[in-house]
Amino acid sequence: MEASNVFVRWRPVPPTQPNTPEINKVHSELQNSRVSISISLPSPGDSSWKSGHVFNQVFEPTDGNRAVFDAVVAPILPKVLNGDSCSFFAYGHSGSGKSHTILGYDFEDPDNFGLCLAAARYLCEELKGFNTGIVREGHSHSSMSELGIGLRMYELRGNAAFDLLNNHCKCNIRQGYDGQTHIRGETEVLDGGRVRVRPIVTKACWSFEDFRQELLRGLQLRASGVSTVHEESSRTHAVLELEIVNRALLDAREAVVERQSELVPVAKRATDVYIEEQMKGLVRTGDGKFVPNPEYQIDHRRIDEAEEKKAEFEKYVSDAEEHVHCVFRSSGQTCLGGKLVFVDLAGAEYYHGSSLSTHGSRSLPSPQEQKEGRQINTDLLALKEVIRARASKQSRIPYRSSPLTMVLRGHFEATGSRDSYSAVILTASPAADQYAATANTLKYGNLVGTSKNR
Ligand SMILES: Nc1ncnc2c1ncn2[C@@H]1O[C@H](COP(=O)(O)OP(=O)(O)OP(=O)(O)O)[C@@H](O)[C@H]1O
Repeated sequence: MEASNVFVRWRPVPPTQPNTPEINKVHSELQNSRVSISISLPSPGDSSWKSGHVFNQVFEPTDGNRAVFDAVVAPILPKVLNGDSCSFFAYGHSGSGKSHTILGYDFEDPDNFGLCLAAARYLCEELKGFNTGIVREGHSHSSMSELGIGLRMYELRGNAAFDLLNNHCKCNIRQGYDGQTHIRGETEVLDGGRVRVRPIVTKACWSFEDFRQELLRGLQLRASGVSTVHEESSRTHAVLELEIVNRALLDAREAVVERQSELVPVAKRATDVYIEEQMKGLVRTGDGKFVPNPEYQIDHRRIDEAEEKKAEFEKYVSDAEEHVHCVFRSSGQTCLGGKLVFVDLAGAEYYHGSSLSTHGSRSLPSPQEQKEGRQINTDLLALKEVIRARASKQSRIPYRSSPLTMVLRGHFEATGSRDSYSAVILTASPAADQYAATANTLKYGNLVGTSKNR
């Protein structure tokens, strides 16, 4: 059976707190390619805890972002170039290094890039090679076939997503008829009654520089969207999706959105005509009952015409959807549609009554914060269950338990012959005053890494 992938990254003690006492942490030898961790407080007799043999690898405080990328993400990128979907989650308490790991704070020095930027750099180099091949083989529409990275960035708060590449626009999370989850952005009412519901924005990046600029723009929006960044950023899940795309695929998807917008007024008219005819075909009697109107013959031809028009427009939508599949089939590039997802998870809420756990001086959470905290806990438990259910190959995967797992379903579920991979990176602080939070993080990772049937 496949085990869940869980890595641990110890951050260094902040240079501003050089004399902070540290947690005792011991890592075992490899057992079934996994290590266990024991932690205890520096003063003897105080709390201690030991995990199972569940962690793939442990990174020391001296290991930089490059070491984490080389060991955790780089070996998986060939899968993305094979069209697979790979997800990486960073989980840890506030200040433990989630953003440092996923996004990074240095956007110039490749050794310090966060995992997302380092992965984009690698993919852009590889795609350059593919694109040279496309031009050399003389594809008639090489500008439509040129491969790049489509970037989507959003934050999840409660039941909604907020688009970081589209002005922090609030988006709804809905399950479609196809069972897939869709994140729907702005609803635009256009001329002729057309209603366009755009999906979350995908920014096409045709070079690494494009990607870096879009990422920075999205991050700025995240930072400026809140007043106390540190508190806020740990209360939302930030999701970054990188998909290998070409112009033909983006245009084909755009056409689906347009055809759907054209269907709206035609479908509405079919419903209106039907209701109108049914109403005309009834009269109200003196005692308030509705009975067939002997003076009106329902115009079935009118209803049928409206239905036929609706069927015609539904066909345009299904043709447009089919064209998307056709772009994949005819591209000849297995990497097209390959996805890489990075999630900076919100830290679990673990306030209990008056116990403030690691936040020390922080005041008790407001009712709104408590509500958000409960949602975050639900999301994190649901994510753990999904990862475990997938690792133990259960027939029913509980995706619908939370908005987070609904949103990530498409990335977990492989389509056709495609495959998926996921890993959790636990970020932890060795500072003794963070012991409760660190133990909480490692316990979560221990649960994720312990498959039920193992
Ligand atoms: N492994 C590390 N090496 C060096 N510095 C680190 C490391 N991890 C974190 N830091 C530094 O600690 C500070 C806080 O880290 P970071 O912002 O990544 O925390 P976080 O877990 O994302 O917090 P929050 O959930 O509150 O957003 C940053 O200045 C970051 O550069």
